[in-house]
Amino acid sequence: MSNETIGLMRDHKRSDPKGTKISKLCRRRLMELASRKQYEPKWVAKVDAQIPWVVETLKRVGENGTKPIDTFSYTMPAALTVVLDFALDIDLSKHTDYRDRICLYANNALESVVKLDKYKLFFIHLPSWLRAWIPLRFWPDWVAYQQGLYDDILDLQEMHNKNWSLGDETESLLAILQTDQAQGKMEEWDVINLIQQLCMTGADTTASVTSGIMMNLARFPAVQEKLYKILESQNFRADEFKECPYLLATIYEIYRYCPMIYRSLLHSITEKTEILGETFEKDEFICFSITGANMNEKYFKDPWKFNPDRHLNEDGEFQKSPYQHPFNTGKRSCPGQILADIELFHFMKHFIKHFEFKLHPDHPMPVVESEEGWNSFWTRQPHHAPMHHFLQPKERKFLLVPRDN
Ligand code: HEM
Repeated sequence: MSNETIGLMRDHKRSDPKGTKISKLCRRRLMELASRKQYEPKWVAKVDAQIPWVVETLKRVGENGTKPIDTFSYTMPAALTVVLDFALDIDLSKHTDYRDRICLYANNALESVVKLDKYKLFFIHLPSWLRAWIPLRFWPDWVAYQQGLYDDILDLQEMHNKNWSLGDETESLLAILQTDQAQGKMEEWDVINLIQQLCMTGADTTASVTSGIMMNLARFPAVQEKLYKILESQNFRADEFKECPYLLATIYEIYRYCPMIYRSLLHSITEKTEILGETFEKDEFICFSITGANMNEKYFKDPWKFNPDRHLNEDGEFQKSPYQHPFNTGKRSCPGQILADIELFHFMKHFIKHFEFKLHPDHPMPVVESEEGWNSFWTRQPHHAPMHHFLQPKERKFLLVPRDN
Protein backbone atom coordinates (compact mmCIF):
# COMPACT_ATOMS: atom_id res chain seq x y z
CA MET A 1 0.00 0.00 0.00
CA SER A 2 1.49 3.34 -0.93
CA ASN A 3 1.79 6.13 1.61
CA GLU A 4 -0.55 8.32 -0.39
CA THR A 5 -3.42 5.94 0.09
CA ILE A 6 -3.00 5.67 3.85
CA GLY A 7 -5.18 8.05 5.80
CA LEU A 8 -7.57 7.87 8.68
CA MET A 9 -10.57 7.88 6.41
CA ARG A 10 -11.54 7.37 2.81
CA ASP A 11 -12.56 10.72 1.45
CA HIS A 12 -16.33 10.28 1.38
CA LYS A 13 -18.42 12.79 -0.46
CA ARG A 14 -22.04 12.66 -1.43
CA SER A 15 -20.86 13.63 -4.86
CA ASP A 16 -18.80 10.42 -4.87
CA PRO A 17 -21.34 7.59 -5.20
CA LYS A 18 -18.52 5.05 -5.61
CA GLY A 19 -17.23 5.69 -2.08
CA THR A 20 -20.71 5.39 -0.61
CA LYS A 21 -21.33 2.16 -2.50
CA ILE A 22 -18.07 0.67 -1.24
CA SER A 23 -18.84 1.66 2.38
CA LYS A 24 -22.20 -0.04 2.09
CA LEU A 25 -20.53 -3.16 0.75
CA CYS A 26 -17.97 -3.21 3.62
CA ARG A 27 -20.78 -2.88 6.13
CA ARG A 28 -22.79 -5.61 4.42
CA ARG A 29 -19.83 -7.99 4.42
CA LEU A 30 -19.37 -7.54 8.19
CA MET A 31 -23.05 -8.16 8.90
CA GLU A 32 -23.30 -11.13 6.52
CA LEU A 33 -20.38 -12.88 8.18
CA ALA A 34 -21.58 -12.21 11.74
CA SER A 35 -25.08 -13.46 10.94
CA ARG A 36 -24.07 -16.78 9.35
CA LYS A 37 -25.85 -19.09 11.77
CA GLN A 38 -23.52 -21.99 11.02
CA TYR A 39 -20.55 -19.88 12.22
CA GLU A 40 -22.11 -18.92 15.54
CA PRO A 41 -20.41 -21.80 17.43
CA LYS A 42 -17.12 -20.51 16.01
CA TRP A 43 -17.70 -17.01 17.44
CA VAL A 44 -18.78 -18.54 20.77
CA ALA A 45 -15.59 -20.64 20.84
CA LYS A 46 -13.54 -17.46 20.36
CA VAL A 47 -15.20 -15.96 23.45
CA ASP A 48 -14.76 -19.17 25.44
CA ALA A 49 -11.05 -19.21 24.57
CA GLN A 50 -10.56 -15.90 26.40
CA ILE A 51 -12.17 -17.02 29.64
CA PRO A 52 -9.25 -18.82 31.37
CA TRP A 53 -6.83 -15.89 31.14
CA VAL A 54 -9.41 -13.17 31.88
CA VAL A 55 -10.74 -15.04 34.92
CA GLU A 56 -7.21 -15.65 36.22
CA THR A 57 -6.30 -11.99 35.67
CA LEU A 58 -9.45 -10.72 37.39
CA LYS A 59 -8.75 -12.97 40.37
CA ARG A 60 -5.16 -11.78 40.56
CA VAL A 61 -5.73 -8.03 40.21
CA GLY A 62 -8.83 -8.20 42.39
CA GLU A 63 -6.74 -10.05 45.03
CA ASN A 64 -9.24 -12.88 45.15
CA GLY A 65 -12.23 -10.69 45.62
CA THR A 66 -10.82 -8.45 48.34
CA LYS A 67 -9.75 -5.45 46.24
CA PRO A 68 -12.33 -3.43 44.27
CA ILE A 69 -11.33 -2.99 40.62
CA ASP A 70 -12.40 -1.28 37.42
CA THR A 71 -12.68 -4.21 35.00
CA PHE A 72 -12.55 -2.25 31.71
CA SER A 73 -8.80 -2.66 31.13
CA TYR A 74 -9.21 -6.46 31.36
CA THR A 75 -12.42 -6.83 29.35
CA MET A 76 -10.99 -4.59 26.59
CA PRO A 77 -8.14 -6.94 25.43
CA ALA A 78 -10.53 -9.90 25.61
CA ALA A 79 -13.11 -8.12 23.45
CA LEU A 80 -10.44 -6.94 21.00
CA THR A 81 -9.10 -10.49 20.66
CA VAL A 82 -12.58 -11.78 19.78
CA VAL A 83 -13.31 -9.07 17.23
CA LEU A 84 -9.92 -9.37 15.51
CA ASP A 85 -10.12 -13.15 15.50
CA PHE A 86 -13.48 -12.71 13.74
CA ALA A 87 -11.95 -10.27 11.26
CA LEU A 88 -8.55 -11.88 10.69
CA ASP A 89 -8.77 -15.46 11.96
CA ILE A 90 -5.75 -14.74 14.14
CA ASP A 91 -5.79 -15.43 17.87
CA LEU A 92 -4.23 -12.31 19.38
CA SER A 93 -3.91 -13.95 22.79
CA LYS A 94 -0.92 -15.64 21.13
CA HIS A 95 0.36 -12.25 19.94
CA THR A 96 -0.12 -10.14 23.05
CA ASP A 97 2.32 -7.47 21.82
CA TYR A 98 -0.08 -6.66 18.95
CA ARG A 99 -3.13 -7.05 21.18
CA ASP A 100 -1.88 -4.68 23.87
CA ARG A 101 -0.59 -2.11 21.37
CA ILE A 102 -3.86 -2.10 19.41
CA CYS A 103 -5.78 -1.62 22.69
CA LEU A 104 -3.65 1.48 23.30
CA TYR A 105 -4.32 2.78 19.77
CA ALA A 106 -8.05 2.14 20.20
CA ASN A 107 -8.20 3.88 23.58
CA ASN A 108 -6.16 6.76 22.27
CA ALA A 109 -8.48 6.99 19.26
CA LEU A 110 -11.47 7.29 21.56
CA GLU A 111 -9.89 10.30 23.22
CA SER A 112 -8.94 11.86 19.88
CA VAL A 113 -10.39 10.59 16.59
CA VAL A 114 -13.81 9.86 18.05
CA LYS A 115 -14.18 12.90 20.30
CA LEU A 116 -15.36 16.04 18.66
CA ASP A 117 -13.33 19.18 19.17
CA LYS A 118 -13.16 22.46 17.31
CA TYR A 119 -9.71 21.77 15.92
CA LYS A 120 -10.87 18.52 14.39
CA LEU A 121 -14.09 19.95 13.04
CA PHE A 122 -12.02 22.60 11.32
CA PHE A 123 -9.84 19.95 9.64
CA ILE A 124 -12.83 17.82 8.64
CA HIS A 125 -14.51 20.73 6.95
CA LEU A 126 -11.54 21.69 4.81
CA PRO A 127 -11.61 20.26 1.30
CA SER A 128 -9.12 17.37 1.08
CA TRP A 129 -7.00 19.08 -1.61
CA LEU A 130 -6.49 22.02 0.78
CA ARG A 131 -5.87 19.75 3.78
CA ALA A 132 -3.11 18.00 1.81
CA TRP A 133 -1.20 21.31 1.75
CA ILE A 134 -1.18 21.77 5.53
CA PRO A 135 2.28 20.84 6.89
CA LEU A 136 2.18 17.91 9.31
CA ARG A 137 3.41 20.07 12.22
CA PHE A 138 0.01 21.81 12.25
CA TRP A 139 -1.92 18.57 12.46
CA PRO A 140 -3.02 17.32 15.90
CA ASP A 141 -0.28 15.08 17.45
CA TRP A 142 -2.55 12.05 17.58
CA VAL A 143 -2.78 11.92 13.78
CA ALA A 144 0.86 10.83 13.45
CA TYR A 145 0.59 8.53 16.48
CA GLN A 146 -2.48 6.74 15.09
CA GLN A 147 -0.61 5.91 11.86
CA GLY A 148 1.21 3.19 13.86
CA LEU A 149 -2.07 1.27 13.97
CA TYR A 150 -1.90 0.90 10.20
CA ASP A 151 1.56 -0.69 10.47
CA ASP A 152 0.17 -3.25 12.89
CA ILE A 153 -2.84 -3.96 10.68
CA LEU A 154 -0.57 -4.43 7.66
CA ASP A 155 1.58 -6.89 9.69
CA LEU A 156 -1.53 -8.82 10.71
CA GLN A 157 -2.74 -8.85 7.12
CA GLU A 158 0.59 -10.42 6.11
CA MET A 159 0.22 -12.99 8.92
CA HIS A 160 -3.31 -13.79 7.71
CA ASN A 161 -2.19 -14.18 4.10
CA LYS A 162 0.47 -16.75 5.03
CA ASN A 163 -2.44 -19.17 5.58
CA TRP A 164 -4.79 -17.85 2.94
CA SER A 165 -4.60 -17.16 -0.80
CA LEU A 166 -7.15 -15.95 -3.29
CA GLY A 167 -9.48 -18.81 -4.22
CA ASP A 168 -9.23 -20.52 -0.78
CA GLU A 169 -12.34 -20.65 1.41
CA THR A 170 -13.24 -17.27 2.85
CA GLU A 171 -13.84 -17.74 6.54
CA SER A 172 -12.44 -14.46 7.81
CA LEU A 173 -13.75 -10.98 7.09
CA LEU A 174 -10.34 -10.07 5.68
CA ALA A 175 -10.47 -12.96 3.19
CA ILE A 176 -13.93 -11.86 2.06
CA LEU A 177 -12.79 -8.25 1.63
CA GLN A 178 -9.60 -9.23 -0.20
CA THR A 179 -11.70 -11.35 -2.58
CA ASP A 180 -13.86 -8.28 -3.24
CA GLN A 181 -10.71 -6.27 -3.80
CA ALA A 182 -9.40 -8.80 -6.33
CA GLN A 183 -12.74 -8.55 -8.15
CA GLY A 184 -12.39 -4.76 -8.34
CA LYS A 185 -15.27 -4.11 -5.93
CA MET A 186 -13.09 -2.17 -3.50
CA GLU A 187 -9.56 -0.92 -3.07
CA GLU A 188 -6.88 -1.94 -0.61
CA TRP A 189 -7.44 1.12 1.56
CA ASP A 190 -11.11 0.16 1.95
CA VAL A 191 -10.05 -3.25 3.25
CA ILE A 192 -7.55 -1.77 5.70
CA ASN A 193 -9.89 0.98 6.81
CA LEU A 194 -12.62 -1.48 7.72
CA ILE A 195 -10.21 -3.46 9.89
CA GLN A 196 -9.09 -0.18 11.45
CA GLN A 197 -12.74 0.73 12.15
CA LEU A 198 -13.26 -2.59 13.90
CA CYS A 199 -10.26 -1.89 16.16
CA MET A 200 -11.83 1.44 17.07
CA THR A 201 -15.46 0.41 17.44
CA GLY A 202 -15.61 -3.29 18.15
CA ALA A 203 -13.74 -3.68 21.43
CA ASP A 204 -14.17 -0.66 23.70
CA THR A 205 -17.96 -0.84 23.24
CA THR A 206 -18.32 -4.51 24.15
CA ALA A 207 -15.72 -4.18 26.91
CA SER A 208 -17.46 -1.19 28.42
CA VAL A 209 -20.89 -2.85 28.35
CA THR A 210 -19.48 -6.09 29.82
CA SER A 211 -18.03 -4.08 32.71
CA GLY A 212 -21.36 -2.25 33.01
CA ILE A 213 -23.25 -5.55 33.27
CA MET A 214 -21.03 -6.84 36.09
CA MET A 215 -21.29 -3.52 37.92
CA ASN A 216 -25.09 -3.54 37.68
CA LEU A 217 -25.34 -7.12 38.86
CA ALA A 218 -23.40 -5.94 41.91
CA ARG A 219 -25.96 -3.14 42.34
CA PHE A 220 -28.92 -5.49 41.96
CA PRO A 221 -27.94 -8.68 43.84
CA ALA A 222 -31.43 -10.26 43.63
CA VAL A 223 -31.17 -10.27 39.81
CA GLN A 224 -27.63 -11.63 40.04
CA GLU A 225 -28.74 -14.43 42.35
CA LYS A 226 -31.67 -15.37 40.11
CA LEU A 227 -29.42 -15.41 37.05
CA TYR A 228 -26.80 -17.51 38.82
CA LYS A 229 -29.40 -20.07 39.89
CA ILE A 230 -30.85 -20.37 36.37
CA LEU A 231 -27.43 -20.77 34.77
CA GLU A 232 -26.26 -23.18 37.46
CA SER A 233 -29.36 -25.35 36.94
CA GLN A 234 -28.27 -25.65 33.29
CA ASN A 235 -24.69 -26.38 34.29
CA PHE A 236 -23.72 -23.09 32.60
CA ARG A 237 -24.30 -24.60 29.14
CA ALA A 238 -26.69 -22.11 27.45
CA ASP A 239 -25.12 -22.42 24.00
CA GLU A 240 -27.76 -20.15 22.45
CA PHE A 241 -29.80 -17.12 23.53
CA LYS A 242 -33.03 -19.09 23.67
CA GLU A 243 -31.53 -21.42 26.24
CA CYS A 244 -31.34 -18.61 28.80
CA PRO A 245 -33.77 -15.80 27.91
CA TYR A 246 -33.36 -14.28 31.38
CA LEU A 247 -29.65 -13.63 30.70
CA LEU A 248 -30.45 -11.89 27.41
CA ALA A 249 -33.27 -9.96 29.13
CA THR A 250 -30.82 -8.83 31.84
CA ILE A 251 -28.32 -7.70 29.20
CA TYR A 252 -31.05 -5.70 27.41
CA GLU A 253 -32.22 -4.19 30.69
CA ILE A 254 -28.65 -3.09 31.36
CA TYR A 255 -28.43 -1.62 27.83
CA ARG A 256 -31.56 0.31 28.76
CA TYR A 257 -30.90 1.26 32.38
CA CYS A 258 -27.16 1.84 32.08
CA PRO A 259 -26.69 3.20 28.54
CA MET A 260 -22.99 4.02 28.66
CA ILE A 261 -23.18 4.33 24.85
CA TYR A 262 -25.79 6.99 25.28
CA ARG A 263 -26.11 8.41 21.77
CA SER A 264 -25.61 7.58 18.11
CA LEU A 265 -22.77 9.00 16.07
CA LEU A 266 -23.42 12.31 14.37
CA HIS A 267 -25.08 11.97 10.97
CA SER A 268 -25.88 14.62 8.42
CA ILE A 269 -29.27 15.15 6.88
CA THR A 270 -29.30 14.38 3.14
CA GLU A 271 -32.54 16.21 2.35
CA LYS A 272 -34.92 18.50 4.20
CA THR A 273 -36.75 16.24 6.64
CA GLU A 274 -39.43 16.55 9.29
CA ILE A 275 -39.23 14.33 12.36
CA LEU A 276 -41.94 14.58 15.03
CA GLY A 277 -42.76 18.14 14.01
CA GLU A 278 -39.12 19.32 13.94
CA THR A 279 -37.70 20.40 10.59
CA PHE A 280 -34.12 19.52 9.74
CA GLU A 281 -32.41 21.18 6.80
CA LYS A 282 -30.06 19.43 4.37
CA ASP A 283 -26.50 19.08 5.78
CA GLU A 284 -27.53 19.71 9.40
CA PHE A 285 -26.07 17.31 11.96
CA ILE A 286 -28.41 14.95 13.75
CA CYS A 287 -27.82 12.57 16.63
CA PHE A 288 -30.20 10.05 18.25
CA SER A 289 -30.41 10.03 22.05
CA ILE A 290 -30.46 6.37 23.00
CA THR A 291 -30.90 7.34 26.64
CA GLY A 292 -33.86 9.63 25.95
CA ALA A 293 -35.93 6.77 24.54
CA ASN A 294 -34.78 4.31 27.21
CA MET A 295 -35.95 6.44 30.10
CA ASN A 296 -39.22 7.61 28.56
CA GLU A 297 -42.33 6.51 30.46
CA LYS A 298 -44.18 6.40 27.12
CA TYR A 299 -42.04 3.49 25.94
CA PHE A 300 -41.01 1.78 29.18
CA LYS A 301 -43.35 1.52 32.16
CA ASP A 302 -41.64 2.62 35.41
CA PRO A 303 -38.44 3.51 33.53
CA TRP A 304 -36.45 4.20 36.73
CA LYS A 305 -37.00 0.63 37.93
CA PHE A 306 -34.41 -1.96 37.04
CA ASN A 307 -36.47 -4.89 35.80
CA PRO A 308 -35.11 -7.50 33.33
CA ASP A 309 -38.53 -9.19 33.27
CA ARG A 310 -39.89 -6.35 31.14
CA HIS A 311 -38.00 -7.95 28.21
CA LEU A 312 -39.72 -11.34 28.56
CA ASN A 313 -43.12 -12.23 27.15
CA GLU A 314 -45.82 -14.31 28.88
CA ASP A 315 -44.10 -17.52 27.80
CA GLY A 316 -40.83 -16.39 29.32
CA GLU A 317 -39.23 -15.79 25.90
CA PHE A 318 -37.03 -12.81 25.21
CA GLN A 319 -38.90 -10.03 23.42
CA LYS A 320 -37.01 -7.04 22.09
CA SER A 321 -38.83 -3.75 22.58
CA PRO A 322 -39.33 -1.82 19.30
CA TYR A 323 -38.41 1.35 21.25
CA GLN A 324 -35.00 0.23 22.43
CA HIS A 325 -32.05 0.93 20.16
CA PRO A 326 -28.71 0.34 21.90
CA PHE A 327 -27.14 0.08 18.42
CA ASN A 328 -29.26 2.83 16.87
CA THR A 329 -31.43 1.90 13.91
CA GLY A 330 -31.40 2.32 10.14
CA LYS A 331 -28.73 2.34 7.49
CA ARG A 332 -25.92 3.51 9.78
CA SER A 333 -26.83 1.48 12.84
CA CYS A 334 -24.09 -0.62 14.43
CA PRO A 335 -23.10 -3.41 12.00
CA GLY A 336 -21.47 -5.33 14.87
CA GLN A 337 -24.66 -5.82 16.89
CA ILE A 338 -25.04 -9.56 16.25
CA LEU A 339 -21.47 -10.22 17.29
CA ALA A 340 -21.81 -7.86 20.28
CA ASP A 341 -24.86 -9.71 21.66
CA ILE A 342 -23.10 -13.06 21.21
CA GLU A 343 -20.02 -11.76 23.01
CA LEU A 344 -21.94 -10.28 25.93
CA PHE A 345 -24.09 -13.38 26.41
CA HIS A 346 -21.17 -15.80 26.49
CA PHE A 347 -18.71 -13.60 28.38
CA MET A 348 -21.35 -13.01 31.05
CA LYS A 349 -22.36 -16.67 31.27
CA HIS A 350 -18.77 -17.48 32.26
CA PHE A 351 -18.15 -14.47 34.48
CA ILE A 352 -21.34 -15.20 36.46
CA LYS A 353 -20.15 -18.78 36.88
CA HIS A 354 -16.76 -17.72 38.22
CA PHE A 355 -17.56 -14.60 40.27
CA GLU A 356 -20.03 -12.99 42.58
CA PHE A 357 -20.03 -9.24 41.91
CA LYS A 358 -20.32 -7.10 45.05
CA LEU A 359 -20.27 -3.42 45.91
CA HIS A 360 -17.55 -2.16 48.25
CA PRO A 361 -18.34 0.45 50.94
CA ASP A 362 -15.41 2.64 49.79
CA HIS A 363 -16.88 2.76 46.26
CA PRO A 364 -20.61 3.26 46.75
CA MET A 365 -22.94 3.16 43.76
CA PRO A 366 -26.46 4.49 44.29
CA VAL A 367 -29.19 1.92 43.82
CA VAL A 368 -32.22 4.13 44.47
CA GLU A 369 -34.70 3.32 41.70
CA SER A 370 -35.98 6.84 41.12
CA GLU A 371 -35.11 9.59 38.67
CA GLU A 372 -32.83 11.27 41.24
CA GLY A 373 -31.21 7.95 42.13
CA TRP A 374 -30.61 7.19 38.45
CA ASN A 375 -29.12 10.65 37.83
CA SER A 376 -26.82 10.40 40.82
CA PHE A 377 -25.17 7.30 39.35
CA TRP A 378 -23.47 9.28 36.56
CA THR A 379 -20.61 11.77 36.52
CA ARG A 380 -21.23 15.27 35.31
CA GLN A 381 -17.79 15.81 33.83
CA PRO A 382 -17.47 17.50 30.45
CA HIS A 383 -17.21 15.64 27.15
CA HIS A 384 -13.43 16.10 27.00
CA ALA A 385 -12.80 14.35 30.35
CA PRO A 386 -11.22 10.86 29.97
CA MET A 387 -13.63 8.18 28.73
CA HIS A 388 -16.42 10.73 28.37
CA HIS A 389 -17.21 9.76 24.83
CA PHE A 390 -19.35 7.34 26.86
CA LEU A 391 -21.69 8.16 29.70
CA GLN A 392 -19.59 7.40 32.77
CA PRO A 393 -20.68 6.07 36.16
CA LYS A 394 -19.21 8.09 39.06
CA GLU A 395 -17.86 4.87 40.51
CA ARG A 396 -16.47 2.05 38.39
CA LYS A 397 -14.84 -0.16 41.01
CA PHE A 398 -16.45 -3.21 42.58
CA LEU A 399 -15.45 -6.62 43.97
CA LEU A 400 -15.26 -9.83 41.96
CA VAL A 401 -15.41 -12.58 44.57
CA PRO A 402 -14.36 -15.94 43.12
CA ARG A 403 -17.10 -18.55 43.57
CA ASP A 404 -14.70 -21.47 43.46
CA ASN A 405 -12.49 -20.49 46.43
C1 HEM B 1 -22.33 -3.75 23.10
C2 HEM B 1 -21.55 -3.42 22.12
C3 HEM B 1 -21.83 -2.34 21.10
C4 HEM B 1 -22.68 -1.27 21.16
C5 HEM B 1 -23.63 -0.88 22.29
C6 HEM B 1 -22.52 -0.54 19.91
C7 HEM B 1 -23.23 0.60 19.58
C8 HEM B 1 -23.00 1.34 18.44
C9 HEM B 1 -23.66 2.58 18.11
C10 HEM B 1 -24.73 3.26 18.96
C11 HEM B 1 -23.16 3.01 16.94
C12 HEM B 1 -23.54 4.29 16.21
C13 HEM B 1 -24.67 4.01 15.23
C14 HEM B 1 -25.19 5.27 14.59
O1 HEM B 1 -24.65 6.34 14.81
O2 HEM B 1 -26.17 5.19 13.85
C15 HEM B 1 -22.18 2.05 16.48
C16 HEM B 1 -21.45 2.15 15.31
C17 HEM B 1 -20.59 1.19 14.86
N1 HEM B 1 -20.29 -0.02 15.47
FE1 HEM B 1 -21.03 -0.67 17.22
N2 HEM B 1 -21.60 -1.20 19.13
C18 HEM B 1 -21.16 -2.31 19.81
C19 HEM B 1 -20.26 -3.27 19.36
C20 HEM B 1 -19.70 -3.29 18.10
C21 HEM B 1 -18.90 -4.38 17.56
C22 HEM B 1 -18.58 -5.69 18.30
C23 HEM B 1 -18.51 -4.00 16.30
C24 HEM B 1 -17.67 -4.75 15.29
C25 HEM B 1 -17.68 -6.04 15.11
C26 HEM B 1 -19.06 -2.68 16.06
C27 HEM B 1 -18.87 -1.95 14.90
C28 HEM B 1 -19.40 -0.70 14.67
C29 HEM B 1 -19.09 0.10 13.49
C30 HEM B 1 -18.14 -0.29 12.34
C31 HEM B 1 -19.83 1.29 13.62
C32 HEM B 1 -19.87 2.46 12.63
C33 HEM B 1 -21.01 2.22 11.64
C34 HEM B 1 -21.17 3.30 10.60
O3 HEM B 1 -20.61 4.37 10.76
O4 HEM B 1 -21.92 3.06 9.62
N3 HEM B 1 -19.78 -2.29 17.16
N4 HEM B 1 -22.11 1.02 17.41
